[in-house]
Amino acid sequence: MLSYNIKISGERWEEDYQQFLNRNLDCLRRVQEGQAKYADSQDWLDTRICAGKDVLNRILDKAGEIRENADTFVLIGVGGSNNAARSVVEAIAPRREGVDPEIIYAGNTLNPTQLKKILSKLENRSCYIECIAKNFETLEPGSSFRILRELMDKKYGKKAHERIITCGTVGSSLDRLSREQGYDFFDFPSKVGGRFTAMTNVGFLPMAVAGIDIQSLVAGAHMMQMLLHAKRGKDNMAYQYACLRNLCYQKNYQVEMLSSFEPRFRFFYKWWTQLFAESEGKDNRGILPVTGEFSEELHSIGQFIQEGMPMLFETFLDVKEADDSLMIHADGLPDAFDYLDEKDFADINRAAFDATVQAHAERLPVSILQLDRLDAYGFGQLFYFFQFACYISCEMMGVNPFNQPGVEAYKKRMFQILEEK
Ligand SMILES: O=P(O)(O)OC[C@H]1O[C@](O)(CO)[C@@H](O)[C@@H]1O
Repeated sequence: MLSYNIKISGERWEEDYQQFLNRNLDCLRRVQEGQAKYADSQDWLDTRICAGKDVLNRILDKAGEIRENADTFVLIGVGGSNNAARSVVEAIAPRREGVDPEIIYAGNTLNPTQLKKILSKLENRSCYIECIAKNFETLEPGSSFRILRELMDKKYGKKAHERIITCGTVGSSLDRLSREQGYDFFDFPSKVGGRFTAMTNVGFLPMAVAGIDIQSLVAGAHMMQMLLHAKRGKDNMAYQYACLRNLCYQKNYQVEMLSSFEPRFRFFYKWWTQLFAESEGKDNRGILPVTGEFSEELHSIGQFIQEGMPMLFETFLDVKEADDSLMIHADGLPDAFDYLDEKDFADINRAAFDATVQAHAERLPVSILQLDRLDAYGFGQLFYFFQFACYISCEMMGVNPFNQPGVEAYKKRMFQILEEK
């Protein structure tokens, strides 16, 4: 099971942290109970609402059809509409040749070179596409869906609609378009905002098509839900994480770095960044989320962490069980790396992790979130843990976790520019 450990040194820190834990239990209670003022955004709190048997069965049926008929699946979506699925698929999809379809991502860029690459890749592929967009007003998925519909029409003619799937809010223009064109439509839960949709129809289909065990993912999330709702005191680990973040923030550490020695978390980082940036970054408040892909970035950002402006605190994402092994054999040559003879990369990576935690903890507040294994069950736990902790953290900070009014500023100007042209 996921565990959480804090490494803060000095009596003052320890005392302040304990006081913080004692003082903010009200925030935990409000999140556990759910709040009437956020009634239209909280359905994700109970995995049984959006990830029940009926939801999963329909997804598994559709994924079975796609896996049988296609070698490629295009996920058209941006932000909350693709981050969760992408983070799991890119980390743990089995990718068996001739068995698991490849997942390709569109709808997350306006760059013509990138989009042309996707179109040319699809030329000789047998594909299905899915457009996921809450209200179907976002430019990136809207524009990508147009060019991909055109491609599907060219490839499959009158049968194109059989290979086009959509996921949007019931009653949205995407729903209407789908009914008119005969696309298979999945509902984007109306009471869940994009970045909280990992455990819903939004995340499930691409994951299941890629061969991810979505039932295990939901089981992991559900276990975490049970745990975080049952623990009503200072031993609740999502509460501990939220308290440490806000204590650091009060002490002027305004940047949180999520770091790991597991490069397969690369796209999970994008999911985590969106969750915290859009939830907390408002009303001139918020902790800036940044990420560290170690050991590589110890050779860049590592210098700043150790000796730069003390503005960062760090959360390590660790995986207990290494799922691979690679030995370095002695070759007798004088390369001055004899100390690596007959060592396993898994152990070397672990040594680098231990050394980095020690070195960084001497200078900044550090905590470690540890998963047993990198699998679907683990990802389910992580999604629920961070969503729940983010909600508590926003309560402590006094901001609304479920809106993102700032994102509209560039959108309005962009629509104006595009309409004028
Ligand atoms: O699913 P939609 O409506 O296309 O939204 C995509 C993303 O765009 C945003 O509204 C802002 O970038 C995110 O909050 C959201 O996840």
